[in-house]
Amino acid sequence: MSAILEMDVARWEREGRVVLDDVRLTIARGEHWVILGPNGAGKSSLLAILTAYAWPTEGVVRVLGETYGRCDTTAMKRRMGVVSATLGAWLRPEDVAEEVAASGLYAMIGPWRAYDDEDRRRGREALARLRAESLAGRPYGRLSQGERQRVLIARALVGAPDLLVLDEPCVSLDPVARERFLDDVERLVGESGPTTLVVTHHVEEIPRFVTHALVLREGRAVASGPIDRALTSETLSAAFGARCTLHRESGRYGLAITR
Ligand SMILES: Nc1ncnc2c1ncn2[C@@H]1O[C@H](COP(=O)(O)OP(=O)(O)OP(=O)(O)O)[C@@H](O)[C@H]1O
Repeated sequence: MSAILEMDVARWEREGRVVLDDVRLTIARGEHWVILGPNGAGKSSLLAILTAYAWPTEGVVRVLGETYGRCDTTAMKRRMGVVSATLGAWLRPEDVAEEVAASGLYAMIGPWRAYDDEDRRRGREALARLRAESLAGRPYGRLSQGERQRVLIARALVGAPDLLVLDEPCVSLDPVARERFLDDVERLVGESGPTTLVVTHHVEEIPRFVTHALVLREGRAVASGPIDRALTSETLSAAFGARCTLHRESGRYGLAITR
């Protein structure tokens, strides 16, 4: 299997602090990963490096066969679909849902030119795959959180990416909206099959198709590898610094914490 992603972050320092220390991640085509860890573990920092918004102080990042620092990262970003609250906050609230969805074709936040009819058609098509065509014509800024998440995933998938990155995708979703969102993600990943990387604090948000896990604590890997080995009560207890009991039922996870 060829590697979609190879990250070897020997060290990433910010303001004199080591934020990531010897974190390695190799994702082969066909694998789907979750990065899990408590607040401050380094998940967002790792994602910033992966999406070429930050550079490791020491290390190498290769995505889709290209080495960062020696390739056009804008072209790379077009091959990645990203869903994140940070990105959501940068979107222009006046753009209608199909325009926001279409902006994923260009890996841009908002247009550098006016959207044309073809962009809007592609955007509507992407919304339809999410069963969200009724959102077309509505300004993004007036949608509910659940509706926005669906527009964001349409945006992430519109360009048929090789890598789909879901950064805390269920944040601010109510329990029913979360389940609906995860159903959509499972169906779409099943249909079009991009390699997927989910970043979360919550085991309940891990979609059934995830095959591997990287568990982080304080910028270091606690465990990494096939999910049955890397995601256990022991590794989660070590990561969260509390006694955790992991449950699995019908492919989904739950966590009980004893204090
Ligand atoms: N630019 C920066 N300058 C200084 N410290 C930083 C910077 N970025 C991150 N850090 C620190 O690095 C650590 C890891 O932060 P990061 O945001 O990557 O963690 P996280 O796992 O995403 O946390 P959360 O789940 O709370 O979002 C934190 O202690 C944070 O304060």
